Amino acid sequence: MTRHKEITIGMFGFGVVGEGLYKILQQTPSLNAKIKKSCIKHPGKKRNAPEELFTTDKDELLNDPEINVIVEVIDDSVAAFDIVSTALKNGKAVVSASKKMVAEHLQELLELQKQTGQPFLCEAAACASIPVIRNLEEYYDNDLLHSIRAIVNGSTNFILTKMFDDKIGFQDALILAQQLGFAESDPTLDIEGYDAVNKWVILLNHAYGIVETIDHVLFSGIQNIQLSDAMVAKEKGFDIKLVAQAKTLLNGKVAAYVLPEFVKLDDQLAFVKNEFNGVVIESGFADRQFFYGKGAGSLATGSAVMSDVSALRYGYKYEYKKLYHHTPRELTSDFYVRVYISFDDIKKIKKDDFEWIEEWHAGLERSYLTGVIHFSKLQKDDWWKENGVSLILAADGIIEEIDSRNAKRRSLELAGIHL
Ligand SMILES: NC(=O)C1=CN([C@@H]2O[C@H](COP(=O)(O)OP(=O)(O)OC[C@H]3O[C@@H](n4cnc5c(N)ncnc54)[C@H](OP(=O)(O)O)[C@@H]3O)[C@@H](O)[C@H]2O)C=CC1
Ligand SMILES: N[C@@H](CC=O)C(=O)O
Repeated sequence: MTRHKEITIGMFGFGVVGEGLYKILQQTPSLNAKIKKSCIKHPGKKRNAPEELFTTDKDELLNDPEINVIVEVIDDSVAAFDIVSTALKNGKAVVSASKKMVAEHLQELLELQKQTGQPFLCEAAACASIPVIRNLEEYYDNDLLHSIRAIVNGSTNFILTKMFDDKIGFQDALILAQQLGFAESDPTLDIEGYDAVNKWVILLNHAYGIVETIDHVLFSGIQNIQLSDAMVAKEKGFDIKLVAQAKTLLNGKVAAYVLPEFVKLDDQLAFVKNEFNGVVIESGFADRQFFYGKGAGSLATGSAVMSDVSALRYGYKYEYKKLYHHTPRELTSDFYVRVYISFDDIKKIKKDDFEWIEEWHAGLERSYLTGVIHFSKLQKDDWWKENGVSLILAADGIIEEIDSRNAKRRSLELAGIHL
């Protein structure tokens, strides 16, 4: 697109995000962008916009030569990829908020952008209002990125805040998150960590040039966290957050996962409450930077979509510098993690997986232990995801190397128990 080109938008979806963008564009006439048509799924729904704006015929948008930008903000990743790929092939620039679609089709989207030369922007797909993708693309364009730690899912952060700070039950907190437009149409995507790992796959690409599917990034959600875990956290001076992490190890490979984590109270991420997201980036010379903002919601997400639309006026597109102009990083599972595990039944715990146990607490209803485990064992086995078992990563949980000869001996000495 040429500089300051007038923008005519065909928008797919008029839900939480679509309506947010519609309202924002009404209040920003200087952008010189108008929505010509919006394609929706259910024509009978009452909407806060004139009826003539809407259609259910996708081709009315995709084949309209006047429409030069397709905004895709629907909640169906299969239909979304069909829309986005057709739009790019039809010579239209695309802005999308659909992280599930992007994570499921990352490789194909990269190829489509190469083939068509059209821009595909998706800032809203990761951390909504926080401009993290463009910062990773533009600012950290060298090999000095040490780590990114982030809270990337607003709904789970909202639920944890409501449960542990405001003493509201899990189900009530989830209903609130749904009513406020934070949760996915299928909220298990939020609760079980799928939404967070979809976003992490996108950010790993922009941060490190890694092109992976969620099958290769270990993750879990907050579904198994117990009130008793929060009490242990409090006693020890921690908060519990669902944290996505990527860290460059000494061998140059990247350790990446999404797991609940004990976060120190003076950690920037402990400050992130409710539907807010936060990203802590550590890089050479710049040291530590913290990005903070709303990670979900109508106007917050709409504002990121608007920013992408606005960037198109200046011909902006992602260069994928880490992938195409540097040597992309590789993921590794060859490191150890220190974990806390609480459980209702000792039989669910695979004792042989641990290098050593550091702490053990037996309770009437639940017990817990902390110990060190090789990361690949968490990838291979699912016992720690079972109902009744809650795994939470320790603060600073990554351990690059251990002296394995001593580990097993220490295990016996320190545990003082027979699992
Ligand atoms: N909500 C949030 O805070 C954020 C959401 N996102 C992402 O943005 C996208 C939209 O989310 P959100 O607005 O919350 O979802 P909603 O459920 O509020 O809205 C979804 C919209 O998609 C429309 N739709 C579904 N399938 C089709 C289709 N095949 N063709 C045309 N329209 C279709 C629906 O139509 P109809 O109205 O007729 O039912 C509806 O308008 C999702 O991918 C979500 O993950 C990203 C960041 C934040
Ligand atoms: N369901 C998502 C919405 C934004 O991406 C979340 O809760 O973060």
